[in-house]
Amino acid sequence: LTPNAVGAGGRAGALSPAPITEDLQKIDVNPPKGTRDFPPEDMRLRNWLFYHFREVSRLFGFEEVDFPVLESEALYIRKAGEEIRDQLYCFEDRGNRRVALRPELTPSLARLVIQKGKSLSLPLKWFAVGQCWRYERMTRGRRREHYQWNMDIIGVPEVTAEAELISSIVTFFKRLGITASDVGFKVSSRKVLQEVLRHYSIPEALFGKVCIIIDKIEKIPVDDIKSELKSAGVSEEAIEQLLQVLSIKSLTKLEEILGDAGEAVADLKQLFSLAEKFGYSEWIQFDASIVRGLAYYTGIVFEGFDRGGKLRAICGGGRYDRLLSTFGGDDIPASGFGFGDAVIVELLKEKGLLPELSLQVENIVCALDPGLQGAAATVATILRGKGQSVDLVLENKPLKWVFKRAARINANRLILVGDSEWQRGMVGVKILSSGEQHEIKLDELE
Ligand SMILES: OCc1cccc(Br)n1
Repeated sequence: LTPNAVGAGGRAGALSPAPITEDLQKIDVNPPKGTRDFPPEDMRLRNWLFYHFREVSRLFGFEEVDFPVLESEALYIRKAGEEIRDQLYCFEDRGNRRVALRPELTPSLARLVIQKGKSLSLPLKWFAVGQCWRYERMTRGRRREHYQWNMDIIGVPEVTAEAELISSIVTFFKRLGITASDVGFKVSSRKVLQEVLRHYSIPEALFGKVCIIIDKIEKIPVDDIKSELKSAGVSEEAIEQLLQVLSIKSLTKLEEILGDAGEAVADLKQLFSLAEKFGYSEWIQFDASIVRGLAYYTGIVFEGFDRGGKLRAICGGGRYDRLLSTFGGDDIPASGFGFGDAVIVELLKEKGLLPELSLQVENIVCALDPGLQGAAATVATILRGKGQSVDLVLENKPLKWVFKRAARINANRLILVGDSEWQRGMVGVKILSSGEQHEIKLDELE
């Protein structure tokens, strides 16, 4: 490329790479604002966390799926005023298509289910672990990306799906040493809101928007909630009733208000009964104020919270029976959750539950002189062929350096390839924990 050349798009700008200038100035070696690098020690923790995500998914019989990080912006354009829309990391690509970095995984899952259509046999139990993005003004210094573990059950209308999903998260917490004293789940149903709105003949079309406004109940003053509801077209009487219902924390009280004929109370009663059978009753509590911030939920909603009250929601999910039809597909009942990789790490740190994860290599192999580098490569290959990890010393280094590196990588054994031993088909082995050393025939090495 000649100096000051520009990318294929002609003029330099958002759609084309910046021009290459003569003086290659020092680049910023930090990752873009709001994003993270994962150097080895952080990557070990991430892999450990994802291992448990995947192990729990396997225990529950779920299959892994994945989708592009880049999706059509249309997947996320919902009119309910969600934060996720306001923070969409979207742009126009060189083909003038409106695209976005996915802010969540559920719409991609819905898209794939519709795409696969009748070839799929229901129910589907799919999980994914994927990076999700938002473009938030860095004023709050919050992250712009995180990894989410999602589990979704497609094709089960019963509350057994939500009970199973919550059980999977409880299983995950228990594997990490987190107990019901550390975290809980606030559970409700959007059918509670639906029944109140219907009672006041509030149009169904307002349902999503009302939910998004009410989801802010802990974040903005109640007067702002009231004025937003009023501007959305909800009557003052309905607003008062809504706020009264949202303060209910007991199913019995809810039944007194709504009666026992509606689906909301029936669903919640079934969920709490199933929770007992799954053995996680102590983990869940009814809280009518839980609505979650995504417009497409239609039934049970839940969120994991830390009982210390210091952290943001750990995870959240619920039933979304009509998401597929908003994409033009047939409606298939569905339920799922998202679990981010950041808040859980803050919780583990706070509880002293972060695992000790260090690099572990079984062998370090070193030639005792440059002429034996090939022999050392042969030894390394034999060990690797037997499934043993080997750090092969690739340069002519003094033994002091080799021992230091062996300690840093936590090697169990030092294999020394020396001339006299090699001539006799042997290598030297030093067990680094005990210091014990011996010679061994190459073909007996394992
Ligand atoms: O939890 C909402 C969300 C979505 C995408 C990226 C990040 Br960070 N957070």
